[in-house]
Amino acid sequence: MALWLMAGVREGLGLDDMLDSAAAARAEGAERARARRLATAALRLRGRAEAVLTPLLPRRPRPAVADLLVLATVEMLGFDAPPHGVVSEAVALARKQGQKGAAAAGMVNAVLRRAAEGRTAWDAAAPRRMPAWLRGPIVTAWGSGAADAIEAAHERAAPLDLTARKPGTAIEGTEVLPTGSFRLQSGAQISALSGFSTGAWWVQDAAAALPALLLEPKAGERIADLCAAPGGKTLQLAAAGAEVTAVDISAPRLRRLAENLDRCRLTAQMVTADALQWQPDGTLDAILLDAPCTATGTIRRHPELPSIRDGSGLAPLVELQARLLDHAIALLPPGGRLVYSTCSLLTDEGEDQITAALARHPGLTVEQPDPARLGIEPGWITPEGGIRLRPDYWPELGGMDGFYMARLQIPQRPA
Ligand SMILES: C[S@@+](CC[C@H](N)C(=O)[O-])C[C@H]1O[C@@H](n2cnc3c(N)ncnc32)[C@H](O)[C@@H]1O
Repeated sequence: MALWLMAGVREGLGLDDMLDSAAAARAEGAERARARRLATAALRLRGRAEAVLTPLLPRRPRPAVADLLVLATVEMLGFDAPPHGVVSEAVALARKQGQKGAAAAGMVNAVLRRAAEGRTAWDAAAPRRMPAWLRGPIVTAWGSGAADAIEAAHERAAPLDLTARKPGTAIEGTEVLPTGSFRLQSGAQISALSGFSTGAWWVQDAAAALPALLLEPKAGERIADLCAAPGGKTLQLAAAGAEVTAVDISAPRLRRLAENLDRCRLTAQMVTADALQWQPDGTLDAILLDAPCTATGTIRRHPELPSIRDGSGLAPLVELQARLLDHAIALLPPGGRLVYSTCSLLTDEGEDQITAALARHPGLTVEQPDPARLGIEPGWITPEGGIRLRPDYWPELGGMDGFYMARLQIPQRPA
């Protein structure tokens, strides 16, 4: 099944979409989980596996055979699986790939036996490079050292972070992060953790939990979450006692939000709508706009992303984000506050959006974040007053997703 996932990625499909498909539903849950674990590791560590394999290959193998070699090498050198079993399984899988696969079985056997000895090349290899459309802007923004550090962070599996419904309540078996999120280092079965059935917490990367903290929701406030599903931030706003309207264009994604609210015994009004067309019933106090983006900050969790995107989706997203920002600003009364966020590593979708919005809207201001209140490093605050988070931050704690956020204040009307 891991091979099937890797073949799908070659065709441009995302791992989650494939794993949610009817074809994957026929497999047992444990088989799906193992396939996901293997395929994500193979995509993360492909650069190292290829550094081991390339000198051993007489010619470039067919893509399906190349995937098989990479998977087996990652199992042997990334997971320290005993080579004998891995090689036999890979040879059997090659034989199942029709005539051409059967013809390659001998080569797979010979190459993998040698690859098992390739620890030195594996350890010496550089992490997989991001594609030029992503690495280029990152180097321009923060330098090549930052791009290298981000690539190194992309090789490591993301830990599991939880947000507690009641901030400050302890969650068994976790460590508390400086921002107040809870972190589990080893992969655990989520539904088996204590507090799952009572909705005491939900899964949310520590970086993804910060935009709602930055907004500072208060009990009784009327807050719109304009791109809300699947709802981690809606849950935070509702848990703070705000009267939340969760708007999203996708009905299936809003159904997931409804399930999450239900499990956590929280409430929000849900609206399936294009946020650009949506109007509130009355006056809002605040808006959270977690805009659709390239999601390049989540490559640790979605290592297929650099392979299935080519950067061509960026320009329409940047235009949509600007229109959503303008609409959100127009929906708020004087003094209202707006948090804009994206899980992107590209400044086009973060810092530059806010700089451009400030130029378009005279009087609009960015409210300076308080690092002590948020548990963030002062150095993460950007010149225009936003917060830049990167996967290479908190290396000793296990990293975080890439994110950008800024809190804007709508100007008071002149008297
Ligand atoms: C980054 S995700 C939001 C994640 C969410 N805030 C959370 O914390 O779980 C972006 C969301 O924007 C929604 N979306 C995209 N275009 C939209 C639009 N024009 N109006 C409303 N929602 C939109 C997508 O369906 C997607 O659920």
